[in-house]
Amino acid sequence: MLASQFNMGKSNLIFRQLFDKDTSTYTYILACSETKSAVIIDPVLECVERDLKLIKELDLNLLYGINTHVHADHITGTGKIKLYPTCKSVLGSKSGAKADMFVEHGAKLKFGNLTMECRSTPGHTNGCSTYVLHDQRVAFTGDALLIRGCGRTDFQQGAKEILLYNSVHSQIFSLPSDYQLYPAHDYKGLTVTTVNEEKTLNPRLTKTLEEFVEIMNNLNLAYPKRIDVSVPANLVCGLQD
Ligand SMILES: N[C@@H](CCC(=O)N[C@@H](CSS)C(=O)NCC(=O)O)C(=O)O
Ligand SMILES: [Fe+2]
Repeated sequence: MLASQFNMGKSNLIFRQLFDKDTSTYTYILACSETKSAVIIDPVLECVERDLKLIKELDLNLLYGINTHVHADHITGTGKIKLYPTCKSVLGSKSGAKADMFVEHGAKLKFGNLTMECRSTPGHTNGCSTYVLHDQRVAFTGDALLIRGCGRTDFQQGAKEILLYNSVHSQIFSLPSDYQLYPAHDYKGLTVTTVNEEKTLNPRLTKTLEEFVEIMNNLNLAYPKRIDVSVPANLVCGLQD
């Protein structure tokens, strides 16, 4: 990823997109190039050594280990990463899980000269959050919005499809159309999209709410293979006794 892809070379964002092929999970390392203050988004337990090695090589100072939500398919790496001095784990305030810090809708997380806005985007889970860097015109959507898809809505009771549809339309599709969007997973080898692409091409979220509900109720996805170990572990930040 070239820095010039963010704000045409004016960016002071160091950006790395990392992939765990076992769970098709993207982890992101973001840092301020001026101060070296950094965050990691959605680390995977099995990849923590790789991530920490890169953080060390780039001479970054890790401040936050952020989970976009309580993941169902893998154990988060934040429990292990927060043993790194200075790093606090972060979760959306409605997650119902443990973390060092909880962020509300509208909260701003600062690292060095960079600011990231937290937007609450529930529906896939109650605590799902999307993180937006306006200066760099980029957002990290977790599982709320996937490239040409979205997170499943069958993990919890109730009309979660309506919640997810409204979250995406009000909090992600309302961003300027050129903003780049990075999801927490991709199952087809894609890496990035834009607000405009998803507003015009997303096969689920371009539909009416009624059609969306129908689509989501007929996905017939198998439950994630590791859900029974992942959710209990992630409720305690990936740290188990
Ligand atoms: N096969 C995978 C799990 C696949 C899955 O359910 N992915 C989730 C995101 S991880 S909680 C999802 O929301 N998918 C939506 C979709 O349309 O694919 C496994 O066994 O781990
Ligand atoms: Fe998820």
